[in-house]
Amino acid sequence: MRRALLWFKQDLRLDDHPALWAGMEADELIPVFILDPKWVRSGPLGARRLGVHRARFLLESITALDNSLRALGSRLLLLPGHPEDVIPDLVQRLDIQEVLTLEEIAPEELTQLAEVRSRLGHVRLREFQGNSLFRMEELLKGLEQMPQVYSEFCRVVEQRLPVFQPRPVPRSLPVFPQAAQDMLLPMPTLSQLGLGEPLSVPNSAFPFAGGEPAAQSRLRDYLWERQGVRNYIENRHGLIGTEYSSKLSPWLANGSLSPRRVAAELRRHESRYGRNESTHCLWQKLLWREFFRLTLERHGQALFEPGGVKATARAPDKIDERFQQWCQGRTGMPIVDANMRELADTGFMSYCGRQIVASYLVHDLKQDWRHGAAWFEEHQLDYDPASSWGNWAYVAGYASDPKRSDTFNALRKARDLDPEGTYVSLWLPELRVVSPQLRHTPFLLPLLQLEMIDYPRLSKVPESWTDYLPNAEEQFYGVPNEDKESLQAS
Ligand SMILES: Cc1cc2nc3c(=O)[nH]c(=O)nc-3n(C[C@H](O)[C@H](O)[C@H](O)COP(=O)(O)OP(=O)(O)OC[C@H]3O[C@@H](n4cnc5c(N)ncnc54)[C@H](O)[C@@H]3O)c2cc1C
Repeated sequence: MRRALLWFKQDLRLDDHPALWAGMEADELIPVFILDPKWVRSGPLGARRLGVHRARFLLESITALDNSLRALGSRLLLLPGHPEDVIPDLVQRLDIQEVLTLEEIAPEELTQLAEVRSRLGHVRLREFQGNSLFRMEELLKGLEQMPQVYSEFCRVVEQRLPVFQPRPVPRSLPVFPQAAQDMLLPMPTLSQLGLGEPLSVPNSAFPFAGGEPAAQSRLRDYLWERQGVRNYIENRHGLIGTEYSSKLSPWLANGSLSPRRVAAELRRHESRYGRNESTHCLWQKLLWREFFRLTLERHGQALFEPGGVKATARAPDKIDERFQQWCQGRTGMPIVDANMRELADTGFMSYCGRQIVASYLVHDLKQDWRHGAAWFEEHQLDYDPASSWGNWAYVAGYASDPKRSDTFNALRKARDLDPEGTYVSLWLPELRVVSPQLRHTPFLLPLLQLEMIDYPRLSKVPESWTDYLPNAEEQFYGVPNEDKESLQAS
């Protein structure tokens, strides 16, 4: 009799899961997930790995996985501890012959996997590719030969696109043995993890639940029912609501959704309704995710160093009180503060928002970009090491692309993306009393008024903002009557 352990990590699904299919050959299969206590402790850059929103999403995803396994006659064994201790211990106690799991690409996870493997001794640990679009053998070139510039990378992969044929969920599963049943533990609560409960925020751009059924439902909705994908280009610079982009990233990040399933469904949609610029653009976004995965695989730990993969670049490696103001959404620049408060309150932020706040931290406040990335790790529902650090390195100018450094003019972006100030007043209630003409530039208001609404004053207005400041008339009509005299006098 063959008994196998299926170790779930960032792959919390049954659909398109190669390690699960390998487990179908066993007589008995024990699906397991390990809750590592180090995730809720502070990391080397101060922030926790797992903040309250991501933890809520994770627990929902694990519960959904257990429900799906139950429906097929199995269970999810959820255990606390360090995998390098728990997995070898389980293997010994339950007399397991083989451990199956998906491959890892980030340095810490690779080290952990190597440690588990070495402690397993003669018991085999088999890894499968499963969280990328492409399998290594499907790429025309080896990892070292893959282009380091995104546009060239796209050209290479588009020369020979594989047909994505994700494997469906099996109809039944091998037996979950009694010995493992006896070890089942209840799901911990967020409070038991020391995280407290997240507030439910009605304005959230991501009001969705964790888990595979919710992921599949959003994919169906976005591609087939509401077909938001057909207008992706027109809407993608939005900041408010659920429909300005696919919102698939949190499920892709913890593996509740397979990228190959998304690609296969996108192809199916295109063959039924036709390809347009929007459907192609979503495909190219999936390629960004892939590009960053390959970048991480290639450069490993270098991506997490101050100079990123451009090891020679001189990067600021310090933070001061301005970093805390950025984290708390109290820099005095409304578009930055609104995005940072949205992130802290909901765990989500739009792509444009992320570019603006990251650029502001690095290029305007001159703070160490790695601390920004670590803050994102704690708070983002969709945190993924390759996509997060890869994008941060791009904005900071330490990515593999020799030319690119994404510097954004925060005031110009604010005016383009949020002309009426609707977004900033959604997340910064104190600015609702300020007239729309001045909502992006409250630093032009008299100090007294800023103190009354308890909004911080920006210490210095960058020169590059001059062209985007409100004109004299807008300024004049934007301030309340009682303050006009002081403005006229100054
Ligand atoms: C500083 C910074 C940090 C980021 N951190 C992350 C992160 O930790 N995890 C993450 O998934 N994305 C990250 N992104 C990329 C991007 O912001 C999100 O993927 C996107 O906003 C998620 O929303 P969506 O699913 O609606 O995306 P859509 O626009 O609908 O795109 C569809 C999918 O394509 C992928 N994708 C789109 N844009 C990018 C991109 N620039 N890089 C990589 N993949 C992309 C994602 O998987 C996304 O779900 C970051 C961007 C910046 C500027």
